Amino acid sequence: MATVTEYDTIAAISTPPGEGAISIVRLSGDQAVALANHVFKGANLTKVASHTIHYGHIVDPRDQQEMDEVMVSVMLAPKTFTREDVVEINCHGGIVATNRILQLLLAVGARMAEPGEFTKRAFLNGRIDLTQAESVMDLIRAKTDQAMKVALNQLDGNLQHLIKNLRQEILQVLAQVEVNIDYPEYDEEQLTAQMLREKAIQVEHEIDQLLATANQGKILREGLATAIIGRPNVGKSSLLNYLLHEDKAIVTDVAGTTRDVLEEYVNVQGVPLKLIDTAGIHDTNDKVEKIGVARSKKALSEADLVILVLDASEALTKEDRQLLDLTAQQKRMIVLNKADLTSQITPATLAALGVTEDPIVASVKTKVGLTKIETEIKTLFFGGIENQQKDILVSNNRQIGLLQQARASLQQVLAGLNQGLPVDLVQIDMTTCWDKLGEITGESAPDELITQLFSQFCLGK
Ligand SMILES: Nc1nc2c(c(=O)[nH]1)N(C=O)[C@@H](CNc1ccc(C(=O)N[C@@H](CCC(=O)O)C(=O)O)cc1)CN2
Ligand SMILES: Nc1nc2c(ncn2[C@@H]2O[C@H](COP(=O)(O)OP(=O)(O)OP(=O)(O)O)[C@@H](O)[C@H]2O)c(=O)[nH]1
Ligand SMILES: [Mg+2]
Repeated sequence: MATVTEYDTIAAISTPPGEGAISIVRLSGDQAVALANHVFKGANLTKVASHTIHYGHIVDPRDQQEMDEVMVSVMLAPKTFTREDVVEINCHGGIVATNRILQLLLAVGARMAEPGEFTKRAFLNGRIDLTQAESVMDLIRAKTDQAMKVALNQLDGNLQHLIKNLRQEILQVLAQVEVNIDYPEYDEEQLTAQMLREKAIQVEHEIDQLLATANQGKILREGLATAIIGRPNVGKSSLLNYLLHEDKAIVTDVAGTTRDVLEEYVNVQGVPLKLIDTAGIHDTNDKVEKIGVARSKKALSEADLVILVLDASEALTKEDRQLLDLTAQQKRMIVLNKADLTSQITPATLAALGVTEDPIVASVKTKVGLTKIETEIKTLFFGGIENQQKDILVSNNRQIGLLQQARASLQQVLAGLNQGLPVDLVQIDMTTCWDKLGEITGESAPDELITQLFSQFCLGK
């Protein structure tokens, strides 16, 4: 029962709460097999071969009461999920039965795992790095095929290896600087500065390439934030319902029907969208509507894509013009809705106002132009992210933030060299870069960060 650590033995239910055919209670640690064996009637689990599964019953050793009929998997360190001894009890699904088994394990000496603690141990025991741990969570939360692909890719360690290589290169140049400092000669100083400069430029370039994939990664993970905006009653909620293929939002002929922001995830032609229906934007004295309008404006400012809906059956209003101005700098699509009625606004009307995009003439009511809206979403999406599906994508804010910090310290290196600062000062910024990259993989991450990060995981993971 050789384990690589001295951590205590933890237990948790690893399947979602609720009724199901089977639930899994998982144990990890030195005492996993002994504790499981203590409550198990069947084979002697302390004697079985690793990676075997056994039929039997869970029996409370205190009163010999039989609790459940189960299958128990025994996986001995180090080739396990945590690199510790792992036992998984496959019991009958059901909240009460599963909880009773967990309680029994706690009663005989296991400790209730914290959220993410199994994965944390896999990290602490060196099986995975932080980027892989984070990808486990991304995998669970993935809402689209692409998001899942990105997560699997990161779980395979591709980002980790790239970061590790960058750190290795920085380390080599830092080591060389040390040697040069030990033998200070004028030429050496020149040479060292040159070396630092070249490396800083090269690493900065690679970080830039990674960051360039960040936006795409974030969109795949969270969905392209798409705000449907327009003044009241133009058909925003009708369009949302169409795109969702579901009557989610309330639609009426009363202006001001939608009063709050409504968010829904949907896949439009392979593009993951976080669709945001908003309250019609206009000047109002209504207390509730006012708040709704403020929220609409916030959603608008945070959106990756804006769908601006105009009611083509009415002449362009002052509010329409304001919205056209307000969204001019954003990636947007203009929809001239209610084309089934007599049109007062045409594409030419907008072109005359200096609008460069071609509006989509549509009617949500008679289902005209709707496919075109969907196709345009796809075009705008891939247009914006250059459809160069790179293998490695940085997708979470923690990683992006650290890459930006690493990049900033490289710029400090270059600035310092340009100002002719002594090499040993420049060296400090280079070391900061190395540290920041190390935080991404967890090699130089502070304890609090690790604790905080894993606490966001779900229980039993
Ligand atoms: N029953 C069960 N199913 C599960 C999991 C689990 O923990 N239990 N997993 C939980 O997420 C996922 C599988 N992930 C795993 C990842 C690594 C190892 C593991 O034992 N790795 C060792 C040895 C690999 C080998 O035998 O070659 C290692 O990497 O050293 C196990 C599961 C999904 N399915
Ligand atoms: N004729 C016609 N009516 C439409 C069309 N699209 C929506 N409507 C109608 O316009 C009215 C307003 O639609 P909504 O979808 O509630 O409009 P909204 O923009 O969400 O309105 P607020 O939430 O009040 O800002 C409803 O009576 C819809 O049935 C269309 O293409 N043609
Ligand atoms: Mg509405």
